[in-house]
Amino acid sequence: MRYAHTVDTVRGAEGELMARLPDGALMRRAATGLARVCARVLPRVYGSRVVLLVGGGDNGGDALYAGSQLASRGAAVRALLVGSRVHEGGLSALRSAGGRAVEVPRTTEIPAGSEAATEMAAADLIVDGLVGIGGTGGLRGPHASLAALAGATETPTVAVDLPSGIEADTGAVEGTAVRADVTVTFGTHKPGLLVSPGAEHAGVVELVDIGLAGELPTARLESPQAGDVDVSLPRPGPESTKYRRGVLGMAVGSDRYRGAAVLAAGGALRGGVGMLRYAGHDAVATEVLRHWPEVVVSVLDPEDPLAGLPERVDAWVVGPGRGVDGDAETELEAILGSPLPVLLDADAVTLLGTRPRLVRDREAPTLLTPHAAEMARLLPDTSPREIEARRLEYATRTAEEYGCVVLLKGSTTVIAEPGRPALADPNGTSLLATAGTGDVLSGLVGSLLSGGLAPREAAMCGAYLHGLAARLAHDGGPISASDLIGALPSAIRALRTE
Ligand SMILES: NC(=O)C1=CN([C@@H]2O[C@H](COP(=O)(O)OP(=O)(O)OC[C@H]3O[C@@H](n4cnc5c(N)ncnc54)[C@H](OP(=O)(O)O)[C@@H]3O)[C@@H](O)[C@H]2O)[C@@H](O)CC1
Ligand SMILES: Nc1ncnc2c1ncn2[C@@H]1O[C@H](COP(=O)(O)OP(=O)(O)O)[C@@H](O)[C@H]1O
Ligand SMILES: [K+]
Repeated sequence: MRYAHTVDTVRGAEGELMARLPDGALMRRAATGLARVCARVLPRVYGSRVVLLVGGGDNGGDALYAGSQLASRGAAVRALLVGSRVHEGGLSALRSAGGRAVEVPRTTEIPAGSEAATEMAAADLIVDGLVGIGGTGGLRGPHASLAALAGATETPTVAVDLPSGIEADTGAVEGTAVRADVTVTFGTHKPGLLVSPGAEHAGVVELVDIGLAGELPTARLESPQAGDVDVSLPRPGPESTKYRRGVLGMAVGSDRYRGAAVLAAGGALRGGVGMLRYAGHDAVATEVLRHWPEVVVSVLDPEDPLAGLPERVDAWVVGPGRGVDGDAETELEAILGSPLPVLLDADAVTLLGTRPRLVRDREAPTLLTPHAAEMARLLPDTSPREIEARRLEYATRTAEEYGCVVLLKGSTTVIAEPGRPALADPNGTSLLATAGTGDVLSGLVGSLLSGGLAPREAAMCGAYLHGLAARLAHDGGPISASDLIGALPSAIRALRTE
């Protein structure tokens, strides 16, 4: 697991630790770790040209001290100072090691042909020490201008603690932000490094241990790794039967949207369900059987939507392609009336927006898997764009308002449960941005729910395997939702070698 803590928590832990250490010890540890990574990014340190972007706080101080270490190993280091002040200790260390510093004019626009821009383009490495966890709001003035100019070069960029311009606690990006190839973060990850859009600016994230771990409380956010998924995933043992492995009920698809049913069924079957009981009208049920003869089908009577719903199941998946008419609503209400774990996706989420009490009053485990537009239907006065800009915040808010687990789909899949650290899936890939992949996810996560995983863990494992399957199915060209189903067994196998 990767753990991420908020700025307030980091500051608190830092205070405790600093009280026991000599002055400047933490910054020395941070700068040494930073310099080590910079030296690895450079083809060789001696003779290379390094440009430091230096803001007025300790983030700039880290850059200056790391720069001084590179300078003493023979790099030509140039610091561009943009703050209204500068970390004096860092600056004198850089100068003593032979590095040079120039004040950048504090004008808002630094022109493309300026000396600073030319230096950045000609450098072997840019080190972004403009702002770290002390940043507030979008980048201002010359900071924004330097970040944009750095982004216009091909020069490899290492961000100090976090790319300047991303909000540490949320991953939100207002205006210009640095795009790093590598981010060297100190003590613990920051949520903004793991959640898009911030995560897309961070590149490869390297954690430098500065001794903070012992002071840190529970994380705000966790990001699972292959081993976490591997130990959670239910697997058959000698005493397994199809019933003990878990029976999943599925109220998905309709005569109009048959593909949703076929795809969700595929996700469940390749996710390792013991038995899949599918319920639907004749035409869609026939289609499911044609693709997957192993499914046990209940054909529903259009005149009496509840009569044929299977009873002996361990969990339910409801919603994708099911419709939002009166029958769909009656069915959703009946399924939510059971004491079983239920996953609501797509149309079921839309219906919930008009009947929030169906979940708010429910005691049994409930998991919602909306994309941003569906989530916006659950939160009046919120737009999909706002949700995409602050995924962690909105997933958490929805989980709290509905009293259940929420998996928010999209560029970074975020999972939230009241009272528990949120989860950010590390495997997201835009290969998944194609119709039907969400249907596969609902079946896959449903199979894990029926296998006995709690909703948060089922969502975590499902999202991880979903992204991994997309990567494994990808051989250079596009993939479709059906390819994803085929790659799920390889993804499960790959967990042990990842
Ligand atoms: N915590 C730890 O454990 C450790 C922390 N360490 C390091 O300390 C860093 C935190 O340092 P910090 O507190 O000095 O703040 P920092 O990020 O440099 O930013 C403040 C400066 O930025 C400016 N500024 C702010 N917003 C801005 C904007 N939007 N646009 C433009 N400017 C903006 C602000 O200017 P002002 O608002 O004052 O004019 C001020 O000058 C942390 O990230 C890590 O690198 C390690 O050394 C050791 C362990
Ligand atoms: N840009 C993206 N990056 C990563 N994953 C994405 C992206 N866009 C979509 N996805 C993933 O693809 C799936 C799409 O689900 P959904 O929108 O419900 O599609 P559908 O309803 O067509 O099945 C989700 O798992 C989502 O997280
Ligand atoms: K930075």
